[in-house]
Amino acid sequence: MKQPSKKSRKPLVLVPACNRMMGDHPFQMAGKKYIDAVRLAGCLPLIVPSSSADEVDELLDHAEGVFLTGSKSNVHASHYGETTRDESLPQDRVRDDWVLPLIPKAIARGLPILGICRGFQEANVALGGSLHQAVQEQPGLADHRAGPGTPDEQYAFAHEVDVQADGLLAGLLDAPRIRVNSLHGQGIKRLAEGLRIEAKADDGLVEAFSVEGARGFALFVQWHPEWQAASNPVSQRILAAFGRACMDYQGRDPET
Ligand SMILES: N[C@@H](CCC(=O)NCCCC(=O)O)C(=O)O
Repeated sequence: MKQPSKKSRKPLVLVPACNRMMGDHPFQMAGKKYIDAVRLAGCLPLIVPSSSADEVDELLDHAEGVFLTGSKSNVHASHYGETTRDESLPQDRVRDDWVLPLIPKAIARGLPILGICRGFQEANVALGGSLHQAVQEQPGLADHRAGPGTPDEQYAFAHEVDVQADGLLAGLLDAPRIRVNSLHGQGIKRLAEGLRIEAKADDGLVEAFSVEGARGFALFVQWHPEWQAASNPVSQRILAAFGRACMDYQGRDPET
């Protein structure tokens, strides 16, 4: 059977799975809202089960984009030279071990990459930055965690962020301040070198960054644009830009 040409199919976007126990058994999974967001971007989501650093290049060879989801799990503190302060909080060492090396490789290829919440934190760590393990305990910083409640309550707008002028995000939006939801206990402590701040909260916490001089689309946000994205103009613009970048990448000569 004739294989469809790359340009006649939707761009394939890798979505690294989270590793969670369900009862006594380990599962690998991704939240439906993230998968729906990749589809809304006009791309074909492919959930990737736990992989390994030595498989990353082969995985990226088959992809036209990478979408890093949020997760209740934290990036292990050893990846940024610290010890874990609260062992009771969930971790996902399996995801750490193959997604952290994937991020710089995807960026180096110019492969479009969009990271959300944990995905935002993973990218900062993967590129040499560090995290506050408990933002709410830092003097001068607010509590960015979602309280208890229904999903609609937890993912409701929680605060505004200042979109930094003349950046990638500013170019996508037509508002200098936007309302965002907030469901994170960790956050940027030291921003990795070579990253450009794209948005900041009023307490000064970095809420979005891009990669200076990146060959392709590379945007990472601390909030959740995937939440009810179809009815959120800011989310729609972010996802549309990511999708366009994946389509452009797909249409590029593989040698470029
Ligand atoms: N665990 C980190 C990252 C938080 C995060 O990704 N929250 C989203 C969880 C649920 C979802 O997938 O939407 C932190 O606490 O900072």
